Amino acid sequence: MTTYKVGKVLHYINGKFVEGVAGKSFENINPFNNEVINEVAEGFAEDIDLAVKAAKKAFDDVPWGTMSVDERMKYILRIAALIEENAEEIAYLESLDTGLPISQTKKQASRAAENFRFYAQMVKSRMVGEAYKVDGDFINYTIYKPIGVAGLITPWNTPFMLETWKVAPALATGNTVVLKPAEWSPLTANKLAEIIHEAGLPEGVFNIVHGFGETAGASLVRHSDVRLISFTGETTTGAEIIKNSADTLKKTSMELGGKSPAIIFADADLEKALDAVVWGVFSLNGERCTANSRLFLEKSIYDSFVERLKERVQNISVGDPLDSSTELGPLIHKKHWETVLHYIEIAKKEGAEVFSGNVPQSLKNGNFVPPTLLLNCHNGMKVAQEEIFGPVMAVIPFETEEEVIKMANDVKYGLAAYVWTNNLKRGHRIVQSIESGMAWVNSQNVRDLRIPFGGTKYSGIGREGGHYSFDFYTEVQVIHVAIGDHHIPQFGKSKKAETISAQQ
Ligand SMILES: NC(=O)C1=CN([C@@H]2O[C@H](COP(=O)(O)OP(=O)(O)OC[C@H]3O[C@@H](n4cnc5c(N)ncnc54)[C@H](O)[C@@H]3O)[C@@H](O)[C@H]2O)C=CC1
Ligand SMILES: O=C(O)/C=C/C=C(\O)C(=O)O
Repeated sequence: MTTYKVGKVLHYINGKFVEGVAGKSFENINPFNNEVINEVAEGFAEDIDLAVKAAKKAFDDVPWGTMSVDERMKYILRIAALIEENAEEIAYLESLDTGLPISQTKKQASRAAENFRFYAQMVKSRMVGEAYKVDGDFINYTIYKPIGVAGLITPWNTPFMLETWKVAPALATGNTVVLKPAEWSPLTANKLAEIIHEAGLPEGVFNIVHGFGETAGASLVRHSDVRLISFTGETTTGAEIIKNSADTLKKTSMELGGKSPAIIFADADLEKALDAVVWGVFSLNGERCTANSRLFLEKSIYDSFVERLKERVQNISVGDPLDSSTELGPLIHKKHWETVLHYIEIAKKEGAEVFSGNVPQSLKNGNFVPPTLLLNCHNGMKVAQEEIFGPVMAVIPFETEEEVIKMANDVKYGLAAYVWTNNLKRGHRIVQSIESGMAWVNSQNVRDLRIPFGGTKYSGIGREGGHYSFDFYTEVQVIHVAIGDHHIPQFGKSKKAETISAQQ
């Protein structure tokens, strides 16, 4: 395999790669062996202020938001092409940085290019408004305008794809951007800055400040010249961001955590259901917001299905994320690894039967958690209620449709849901009763970028994707134009007014 050189990661501000004002940096750790990969410039309020100033100046002075859509889309499509050209390197850096298996990061790199292509097309077809003619007197129409400086804050779990999922629509609609990527996964964000630099975007249109959430992230949220925040991450962080953005009345979009149910009925295509739920919780190392981390099995198939699950779990190939045959790599960071292992201990104390796959002894220096089933759980257990965000699935038997709907909804999250049954009426009935932003019938999480993505309850506020992102990243302006001889109220022309003026 080709390896790529990794140097110090710097901020990208006003078209230049720069050190932080305070001159501080932090270490970026390889989850495979816990060795230092490189140093990363650490940003604080002063660096955020420089980046926001650059973005504001670019928004005000550079024809980015006002250039013709065709011309702006040339840049967006150039970024997509450069992502495709650099896909190998992006996948390598992402796997090195996050521990995600390279076969999966390659797919994430393609999806990132698709994000730019999709929004180039979306903006071209959506940069239109409504128009109404009112009784021959008026034409009232709407136009969509970029909002200004967009603050984008992203997590570490599939960083490059999720960054581009925000950067592409923000830039395509004509905003300028300050991105604060997750501190545990800075490498591909830096590669995105290199690509955007090479694509020749005007200085200040796109900026990155690296650093921690409580400092760099919070300063971006509080900055008065940032007009919107799009955030993906933990529910508690989302709540904090909403509070901190209130004083400056920012528009916010929140893509948060999940504890999504997969429900399998005895009449389903069990072979496909098995493939889907194993993939759904163990791909992306289980660090997937839409993971089916709660599996509800109809009682009559519980034992036989669990046997099949155990077989699969034992066969999952755990290994070096840079090896193309690896299916499950190490978790992002030692701290997160400890959290996930702690949940497995809690499951034991709560009375679940813990069944785990294998991690080769040679991998002992990495943050490996074996693929794990928590069997015979009930929905009230902590491990069935809280987001573990690792390769761990709670398995729960059910007897009736009513019972399983109640359990599926008895959780604070509402991101995704998956239902498996060959009775389509029942499939529709159940997914429509489930409190989730997204639901799939007889399928794993297959995406359609035209469709809204996001959650309800503690899983988020708002939707991204399709025209939902277009609406979020734009401001609609209504323009009323008089075209006829309409009546205007005659203020100050009353009799009393005439008398007073005569007396004077
Ligand atoms: N619904 C969705 O679309 C998705 C949700 N997620 C969720 O993300 C979480 C995992 O990601 P993490 O990186 O651990 O989330 P996190 O909330 O810890 O961090 C996300 C980002 O927020 C920043 N941040 C932290 N505190 C901040 C503050 N006070 N002000 C501003 N920024 C702050 C961090 O530096 C990072 O860049 C999981 O809960 C997962 O479910 C992940 C992917 C998709
Ligand atoms: O498909 C998307 O737009 C987002 C997907 C995100 C995940 O599945 C994740 O990060 O867990």
